[in-house]
Amino acid sequence: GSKWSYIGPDGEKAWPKKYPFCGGLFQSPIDFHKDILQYDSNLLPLEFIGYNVSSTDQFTLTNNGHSVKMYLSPTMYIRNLPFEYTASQLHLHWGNRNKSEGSEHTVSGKHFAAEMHIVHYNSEKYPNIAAAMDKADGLAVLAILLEIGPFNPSYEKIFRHFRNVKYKDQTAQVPGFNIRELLPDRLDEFYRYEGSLTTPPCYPSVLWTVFRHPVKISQEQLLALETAMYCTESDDPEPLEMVDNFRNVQEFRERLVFISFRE
Ligand SMILES: NS(=O)(=O)c1c(F)c(F)c(S(=O)(=O)CCO)c(N[C@H]2CCCc3ccccc32)c1F
Ligand SMILES: [Zn+2]
Repeated sequence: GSKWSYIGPDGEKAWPKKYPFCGGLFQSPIDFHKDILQYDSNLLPLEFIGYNVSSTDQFTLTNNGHSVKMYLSPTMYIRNLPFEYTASQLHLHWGNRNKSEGSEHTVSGKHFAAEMHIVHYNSEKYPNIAAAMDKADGLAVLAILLEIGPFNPSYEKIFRHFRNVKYKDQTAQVPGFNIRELLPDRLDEFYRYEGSLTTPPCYPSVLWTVFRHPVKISQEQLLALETAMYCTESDDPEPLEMVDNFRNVQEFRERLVFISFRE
């Protein structure tokens, strides 16, 4: 990615200088607290088509210097949104080994340990994500909150490759599996709001679906996520740990978050 980071002079306070949308409206992430939540009985659970990818197929996992991201298959898409949205990639946000509070969205001011995002683009209206990513109805991102619990064999299908993407621009091949296994059981309970990319260029182009129920991964899996990767290339004399790669919550005024569940 271009010159921005989560720490130091190119950190999030400086983003609007190079990326004006980052200082604009509809910014994500946000805190979910009761006086901005409104129950909406019309919110339908998402349908996941093509998420069960054969193990003879492969996903490319890569370290892009900001996050670890896995490209998904263009045969994967979601329905029950205003349009059909095709999967593009998934990536994660996390904290550090001394403070496992690296989720982007918070609930009543509380961070979760980490957060996974599955990025989709509106394939009914746009030919690819590059055309979609700066359009108001261009993207749909699913967010799964991660917390500590038992070892999670499904997440391990990705995490076991972290040692091969330690440095920026390294890649690894992940055998296909059912990406539905990475989602919580209750797909019918979620937060829904219109927001933005949480990284530059921060386009206000994202319809967010944040699942209410967190998914559990083990302490050891979380530590691997927090300690495996670097933002720098393998030959960089000053390696920078990839930690705390989450944006702080943004002001959310005169807007509502719609919830599919009653408190
Ligand atoms: N939190 S977030 O807003 O979901 C989010 C990230 F946090 C994140 F790091 C990325 S990135 O890894 O691409 C590095 C920075 O662009 C993305 N990429 C999206 C939007 C930007 C362009 C693009 C092009 C192809 C596929 C995905 C994307 C992102 F959407
Ligand atoms: Zn993200």
